[in-house]
Amino acid sequence: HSVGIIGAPFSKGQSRDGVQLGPDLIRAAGLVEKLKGQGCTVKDYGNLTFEEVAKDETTGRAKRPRAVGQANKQLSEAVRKIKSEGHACVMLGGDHSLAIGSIHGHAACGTQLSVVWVDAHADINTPLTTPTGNIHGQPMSYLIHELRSKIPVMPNFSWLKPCIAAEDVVYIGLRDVDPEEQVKKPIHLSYDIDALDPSLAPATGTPVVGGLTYREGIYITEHICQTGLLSAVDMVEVNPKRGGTDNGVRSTVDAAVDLLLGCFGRVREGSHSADYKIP
Ligand SMILES: N[C@@H](CCCCC(O)O)C(=O)O
Ligand SMILES: [Mn+2]
Ligand SMILES: [Mn+2]
Ligand SMILES: [Mn+2]
Repeated sequence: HSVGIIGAPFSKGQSRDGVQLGPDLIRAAGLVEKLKGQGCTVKDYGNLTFEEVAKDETTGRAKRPRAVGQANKQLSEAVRKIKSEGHACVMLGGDHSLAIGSIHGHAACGTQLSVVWVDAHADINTPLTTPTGNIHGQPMSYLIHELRSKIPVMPNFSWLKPCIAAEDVVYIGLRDVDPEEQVKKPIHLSYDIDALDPSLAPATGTPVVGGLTYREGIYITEHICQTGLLSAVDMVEVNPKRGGTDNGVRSTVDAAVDLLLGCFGRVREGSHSADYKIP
């Protein structure tokens, strides 16, 4: 696997401070070294920097639209570049509104994508239906053709055109991905850490009980890796200010790293080199 990493330290798709710290936490836990350790080549493109946006009043019910639109325009360009340079793209969030730019930039490569959305939430509210106004609960509504007429004109969103067909999205109920769901399109995996149970991944903005066990979370990444179709993955919503204790943060960040390693070939029996000789 050849992997390109882009960090998106962005939090304005929701209201809890801290999620912008996710990218560097995940790097500090050894993502690059561990990917290399399992045979990947890795290019780290660093973190995007996002300008502060003054006066960003709500549009419809969507909060902070200018900041979210601008950040995702930058992210889309960065992801498109990483894909054009031949890597599988790893986008480290930041909140889940970043899937807008990540998937848009991935789709700009020309191939029609399938999206595997692993999440405790559907993230498909529109700016007019959202109960909270937080755009991290809306990304899918901007991306699929079928909801185009439901999206009002939003400041800093004019660059965005829907790029996914609804039938190419699968929301995993986190148990298994059926064979017929293995559509022959490059896969964009959008992984929200809050899909995992809060007992394992408490450091996130919108925890919900009854989430995935570690094994279930990893199983999905192993299964998708085996398809050979994984072309880009988002790992979002790690928020160290929400984990309560230090080891809650540690557990969350380590799970995020392990999930990404599972996407790129780590197997449970250990990634030992095939030519190992018993001394
Ligand atoms: N459905 C809620 C909660 C969304 C949580 C977003 C997360 O999954 O990225 C909302 O729309 O605000
Ligand atoms: Mn989400
Ligand atoms: Mn979620
Ligand atoms: Mn979330």
